[in-house]
Amino acid sequence: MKMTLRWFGSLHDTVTLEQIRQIPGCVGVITTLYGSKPGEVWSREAIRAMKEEVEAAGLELSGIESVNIHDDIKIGISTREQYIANYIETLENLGKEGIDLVCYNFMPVFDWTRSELAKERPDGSTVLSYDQELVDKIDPDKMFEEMEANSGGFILPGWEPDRLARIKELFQMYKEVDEEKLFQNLVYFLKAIMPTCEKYGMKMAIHMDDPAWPVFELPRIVNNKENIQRLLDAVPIMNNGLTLCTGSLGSNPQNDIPDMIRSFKGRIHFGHVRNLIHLAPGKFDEAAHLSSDGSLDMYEIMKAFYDIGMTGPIRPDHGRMIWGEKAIPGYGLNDRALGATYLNGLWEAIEKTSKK
Ligand SMILES: O=C(O)[C@@H](O)[C@@H](O)[C@H](O)[C@H](O)CO
Ligand SMILES: [Fe+2]
Repeated sequence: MKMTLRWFGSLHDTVTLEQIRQIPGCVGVITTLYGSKPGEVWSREAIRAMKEEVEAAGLELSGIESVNIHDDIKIGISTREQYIANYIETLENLGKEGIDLVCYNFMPVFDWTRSELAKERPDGSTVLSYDQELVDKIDPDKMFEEMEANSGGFILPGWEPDRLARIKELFQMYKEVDEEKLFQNLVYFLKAIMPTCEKYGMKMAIHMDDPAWPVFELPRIVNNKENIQRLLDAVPIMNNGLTLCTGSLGSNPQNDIPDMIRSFKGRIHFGHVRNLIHLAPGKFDEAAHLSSDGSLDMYEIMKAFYDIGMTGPIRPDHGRMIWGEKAIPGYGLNDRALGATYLNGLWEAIEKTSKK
């Protein structure tokens, strides 16, 4: 396991590489070419500049989160061919620059969804939260505005303003796309890119749907053990792998996360570890990483990662906003640093007791 932190680049992030390097045991960052649009080709020069900046700060560029997928690929219309060709070119350029991990998601229209971005907890910290009843009251067309209004002026990852322009049109286009069609479109995409991935040793790591059920009647297909296993079996090579996100899977209490980690051994290339509290069906608050602060057992989760011989990057996922920090919701320095330290502590204890 390699402990890493997500970083949004010096233009967008309040957190600096220098700060990240001072988190004990944090060896790298997971980043992206922020500002690039889904479907664009990433140039080698831009990739190299991003990598050099990270390395100059004494860190490793451990992977990309995300190279976003153009909606035409998810919808499966003929224009997908050009976007797939562009994606392949980006993968080649990343591979040539020595990057071998790409996180992505296959959620229609929206990336992760929350009803509140700064819900106050009893200790005064604020967290992201989800309440299906509140989301049901939101007009999907207005969802971008809702999120933007609550983001404290920051651009939210996955909620870049340019997606907004096509929202009405997109909802219309997804009318024809049910779960099966979305799944087939994902398999089509993966089969097309796999030869390039094999050539460069590129590990594709799909992020789980968040939350793990359909939102605004849009289909969701990466949300439980059965669906994920089906995806791994449909393209049964190592390069078709997962970003195992405990907070996304954990939104549904039916998901047994340690069991899933063990079952997907060999195919988990990247781990997102965070905790949440189940309040009612379809309702949860994000929490501190500490097991006792939420509903997930972080010891069992880290133990499962240890038992499968996880060598890839793990990062603390969304943190709470604490100590007056102002940052991208979920991505402040303070609580993610506490999270990294706690997860490193669990790992050390698991490692030492396992060797006895
Ligand atoms: O923190 C997360 O993991 C999520 O907030 C996503 O934005 C995630 O980065 C994407 O779904 C991956 O493509
Ligand atoms: Fe995640």
